[in-house]
Amino acid sequence: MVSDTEIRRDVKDDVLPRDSRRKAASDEDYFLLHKIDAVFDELRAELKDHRPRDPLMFLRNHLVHKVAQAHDRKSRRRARTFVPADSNAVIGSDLKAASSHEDGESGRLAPESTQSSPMTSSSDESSIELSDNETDTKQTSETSHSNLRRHRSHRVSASQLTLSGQPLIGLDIGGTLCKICCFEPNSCDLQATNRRKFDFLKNSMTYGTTGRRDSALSFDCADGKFHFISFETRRMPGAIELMKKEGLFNDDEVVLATGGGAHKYADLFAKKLGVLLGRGDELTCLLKGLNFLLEHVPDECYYFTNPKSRGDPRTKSFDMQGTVYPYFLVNIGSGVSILRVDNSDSYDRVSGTSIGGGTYMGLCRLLTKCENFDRATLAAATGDSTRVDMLVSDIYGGDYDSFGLKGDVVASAFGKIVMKDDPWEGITKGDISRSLINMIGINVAQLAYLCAMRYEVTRILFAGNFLRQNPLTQNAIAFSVHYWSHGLMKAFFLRHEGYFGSVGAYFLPHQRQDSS
Ligand SMILES: Nc1ncnc2c1ncn2[C@@H]1O[C@H](COP(=O)(O)OP(=O)(O)OP(=O)(O)O)[C@@H](O)[C@H]1O
Ligand SMILES: CC(C)(CO)[C@@H](O)C(=O)NCCC(=O)O
Repeated sequence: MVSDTEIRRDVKDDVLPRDSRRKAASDEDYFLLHKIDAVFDELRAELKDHRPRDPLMFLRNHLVHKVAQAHDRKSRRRARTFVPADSNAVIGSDLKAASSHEDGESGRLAPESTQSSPMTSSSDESSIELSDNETDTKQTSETSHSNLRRHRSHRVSASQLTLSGQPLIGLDIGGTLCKICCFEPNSCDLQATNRRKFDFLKNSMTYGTTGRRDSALSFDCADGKFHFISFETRRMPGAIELMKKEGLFNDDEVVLATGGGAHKYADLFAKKLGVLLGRGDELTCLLKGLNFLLEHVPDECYYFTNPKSRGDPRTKSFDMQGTVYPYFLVNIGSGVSILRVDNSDSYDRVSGTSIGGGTYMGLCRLLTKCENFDRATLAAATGDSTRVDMLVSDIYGGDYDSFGLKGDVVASAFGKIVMKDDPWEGITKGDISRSLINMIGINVAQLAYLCAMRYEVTRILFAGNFLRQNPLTQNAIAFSVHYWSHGLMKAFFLRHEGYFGSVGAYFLPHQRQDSS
């Protein structure tokens, strides 16, 4: 067991920069040391209660949490700004000129204008403490999203969501899915092509082979409504043909787009549809869209109330409106991007992994023959991953006590298959799909946890369509973050899962862009 003196020395060594340790004379240093002593007493009590396997890691986690709280308290005082929505904003050829503001090297953004705007959140700071922000909606992750219809219309007006009175659409063309966001004003003389767009979108719930409208995610905003649609990116040539046939765009119309496909398909849009893509960086759009939805949809963000239990689906809303920076945003699309977000305009892509939603779908298609995501996740709901995963108990015959590994911990994902003469015997496609969900979800969560430790962040938001209506994955991620951080970090989830980039694209005329 580590002694009190050792722990005290370790804590100070970890937290105090070398220079300040040498001088250790200023009031600030004294204050810091004093606080550390208080934390130390608290930790000693915690150590006594919990007797963690790894006391030093436990201490470090606790300190990271404390530092993040202190940081939050400080940043709460700063006013939050959102990009000014200017109804006369530039579009088309002016997009390029506007791009020069971006600091391409760091991935950070130049500061926005600090001019106050209707989208600037007012003085309603909410507390950094979870209990002050949370709203018990008595929802489970399976329950309906009807409360999305509650709105904060006072923050933005319909004229600020349109350009010269006309609504726009925002596209996020990803490696697997193309997401569309559009705003429909309640009263507006729509131009003919815009009228056709909205008639086309609203008259159906499905489009072509894979397109669908996520009507449960629509929400009222100002004097209108946001709608969300997605289809498989591989259908893009067919989708462009359909848009042409329906006459949804004028010649030379500029469509706002982000994601890799905004680059890849630019020529096809131009040649087949006569449409110019006004492009924005995908991660910047992701963050802009997230900011907007957090500000305008009260129950956008939620967490699992009992992450210790893998099977407990109960969730609670969390009001992210208050300043809770810094946080991590982990976007699980085809691949995974991990961002550290320092404020509404400043972020860094600190890591990523190629093992993401695309890996899940690809392996599912190969191993289960499930052709689409919904079938694969539905099958997973009835699957039993322990029929394919090798557990600690499969190796030890019980727990591995020395290091606290319980028998039901997965020792090797898919490892049980190796133990069988006939790998396919007694397993269902649901078992495979469930194991893949766990394997990928838990792996991403573990990477996010490690990065969060490295960058001293305790709140991790998960987005992207891998989580789409997928409580199994969310549950696995929430459990994993809780497990690895010994309960000191929290996983948050978002109702509009994979649509943030398209919302950010919608607002491109009000922001800077990287090209036209
Ligand atoms: N209807 C669907 N069809 C295909 N995949 C789906 C579907 N719904 C959810 N998914 C999951 O969502 C993932 C794609 O997520 P998302 O749309 O956020 O990423 P993307 O933008 O296509 O990818 P990237 O950002 O890496 O370019 C898929 O890999 C799959 O795991
Ligand atoms: C390439 C992107 C950013 C495209 O959205 C995404 O698929 C991703 O973050 N992939 C992981 C790449 C990496 O290994 O960092």
